[in-house]
Amino acid sequence: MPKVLISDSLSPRAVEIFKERGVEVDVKVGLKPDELKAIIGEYDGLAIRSNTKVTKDILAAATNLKVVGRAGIGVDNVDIPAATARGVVVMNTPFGNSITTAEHAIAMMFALAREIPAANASTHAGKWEKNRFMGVELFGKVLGVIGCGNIGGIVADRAIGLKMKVIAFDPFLSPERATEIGVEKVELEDLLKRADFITLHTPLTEATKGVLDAKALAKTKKGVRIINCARGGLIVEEALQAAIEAGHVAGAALDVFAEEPAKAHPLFGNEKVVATPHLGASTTEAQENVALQVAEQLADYLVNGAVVNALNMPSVTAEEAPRLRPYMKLAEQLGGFVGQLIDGSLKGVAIEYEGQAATLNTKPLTAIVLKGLLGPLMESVNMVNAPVIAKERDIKVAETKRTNDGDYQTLVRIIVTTDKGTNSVTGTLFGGDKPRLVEIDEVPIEAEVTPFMLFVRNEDKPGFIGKLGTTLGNASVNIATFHLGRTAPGANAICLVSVDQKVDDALLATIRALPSVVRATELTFA
Ligand SMILES: NC(=O)c1ccc[n+]([C@@H]2O[C@H](COP(=O)([O-])OP(=O)(O)OC[C@H]3O[C@@H](n4cnc5c(N)ncnc54)[C@H](O)[C@@H]3O)[C@@H](O)[C@H]2O)c1
Ligand SMILES: O=C(O)CC[C@@H](O)C(=O)O
Repeated sequence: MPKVLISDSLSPRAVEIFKERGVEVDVKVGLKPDELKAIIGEYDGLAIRSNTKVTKDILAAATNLKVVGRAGIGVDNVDIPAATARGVVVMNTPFGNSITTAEHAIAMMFALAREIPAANASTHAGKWEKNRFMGVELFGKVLGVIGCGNIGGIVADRAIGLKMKVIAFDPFLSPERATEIGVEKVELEDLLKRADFITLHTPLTEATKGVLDAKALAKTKKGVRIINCARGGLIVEEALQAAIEAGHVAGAALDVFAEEPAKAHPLFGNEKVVATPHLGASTTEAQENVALQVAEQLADYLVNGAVVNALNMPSVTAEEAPRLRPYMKLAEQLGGFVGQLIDGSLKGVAIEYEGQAATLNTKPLTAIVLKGLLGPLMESVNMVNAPVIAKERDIKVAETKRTNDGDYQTLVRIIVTTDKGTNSVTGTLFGGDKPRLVEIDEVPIEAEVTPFMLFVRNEDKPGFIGKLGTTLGNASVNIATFHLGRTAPGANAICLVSVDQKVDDALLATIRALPSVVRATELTFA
C-alpha cells in the first residue's frame, strides 16, 4: 500500500480521501528540515502547502518518493529540477484557490482605497478620527494587472464589475483572450504610466523578479496604490519603502514578502502599508478545494498511474492510464533494447506510432522510450528526467503517428541515429497486452523480451545455429527460447536467444570468434 506524508496543515478531507483510495497517510506538520529528512525515506508521496521546503537535500533522502503534491499554485518551495532528476513528479492544484486569492486582492484594494486597517485601529483605540481618513473611489479608476492568468483574470472580472478600467501587462495574454475578458492589453511602461492601482499576479521567475523595482516605481503615476498577493520577490521592498516615504506611492497592500515568515520588516508599522501573513488562499472553501484535489491527484498517481497537473511530466488521465499500461511496458522494452544495441554517440531518436498506438496519448510513451533508451547509457535516468536529459544533450526526438498499413493492428517503432549509423526496433502487443518484438534493424523476427538475452547478427550459413547452441551448452548456459530472422536466404540474419543467466564476457568473446558471427551483444532487462 503506498504511503503519503502530509507535512503542512491541510483540510482533514485530504486524510479521508487518501484512506478511501487505499493510501496509508501520516500527518506531521511543522517538522524541521532535519526531522523531515530523517523520515522522508518511508514515503511514496508528500503533500505540502508553502511551509515545507522540498530542497535537493530532502529529495536526496527521499529514496522511495514518487510524487510531491502542492495543495496550492506556487511551487517555488519545491526544487523542481532536483525532483525531476530523481524521477519525482511534482504536481500542484492550479485552480482550487484562484477565486479566493483574487478576492483577497480585491479586499486589499478596498482596504487601501479607504484606509480601513488604520481607521479600524484608530476607532478601536477610541479616537473617532472622522476627519483623518479620506479615501478614494475605485469607480472609474485604472487598474493595472501585471500577470493576467487565472487569478489576474478573476481580479480583472471583479474590477470591471466595480466599474474600473482594467489594463493588463502579460506577454502570454493573447489579444483574443484580452478582448474576451474585457481588458486592454498594454506594455509594462504604459501600465506603469496609466494605472491608479497596480496588482501583481505573476509567478516568481527570473523575468518577474523585481518587476517593480526603483526604476519601474519611478515611472508610476504619483499617488499609485500597489497590491501584491502573488510572491514577495516581485517587488523590491526597499524601493517600495522609499517611494512610499517620498509620497510618490500612496500605499501598498502586501500579502507576500521576500522572506517569509516576515516577523519583522521595515514596512511594518507604516500606516500606508496594509499587510497580511500570506492569507491569499486562506478560506475554508479554497483549503477544502486544494486539499481534496491534491489528495485525489496523489492517490490517482500512486494507485493508478494517472498524472494530473504535473509540472515536470506529461499528463495521463485516469481513463488513459489502464490503456497505456501495456504500451508503457512495450515502449520501455523497445527503448531499452535499442539503447543496448547502439554503438557510437546518440544524435537522434524517431518514434513511430502506427495503428492503434497512434490513437493514444503518446507523450508519456515517448518519455518512457527515452528512459529505456538512455538507461543503458547513463545512470539515474527515469521517465521524468529522460526528456530533459535528451534535450540537454541535444538528442533530437521526433514523434510520428500513422494509420496501420501492414500486418499489425498496432506498432511502435524506434529508429535511433548515432554518429556511426542507425538501429531500429519495432514491437507490438499480442492479445492487446503482451509486448512482442517484431523487427530488429529491419529484419523480421518474433520474440518476447526476457531478463537475459543474446543478440547475434550473422551470415546466414548452414551449421551456424548448431555451433552457437553447442557453445552456450558447453558454458552450461541454458537456452530458454531461440528466435531467428533474415531478410532472404543467405542474406542478413539475426538470432535472438533468451538464456537463463547473464552471458559473461569470456563466453561473449568465444561467441564473437565463431565463424559467420558479425556481432554479438549481451542484453539485460530488469
Ligand atoms: N497569496 C497567495 O496565497 C497566493 C495564492 C495563489 C497563488 N498565488 C500566486 O499567484 C501567482 C499567479 O497564480 P495564477 O493561478 O494566476 O497563475 P497563472 O499561471 O494562471 O497566471 C500567471 C500569469 O502570469 C503571466 N506571466 C508570466 N511571466 C510573466 C511576465 N514576465 N510578465 C507578465 N506576466 C507574466 C503568465 O502569462 C500568466 O498569465 C502564482 O504564481 C502564485 O505564486 C499566491
Ligand atoms: O498554501 C497557502 O496558504 C498559500 C498558497 C499560495 O501561495 C499558492 O501559491 O497557492
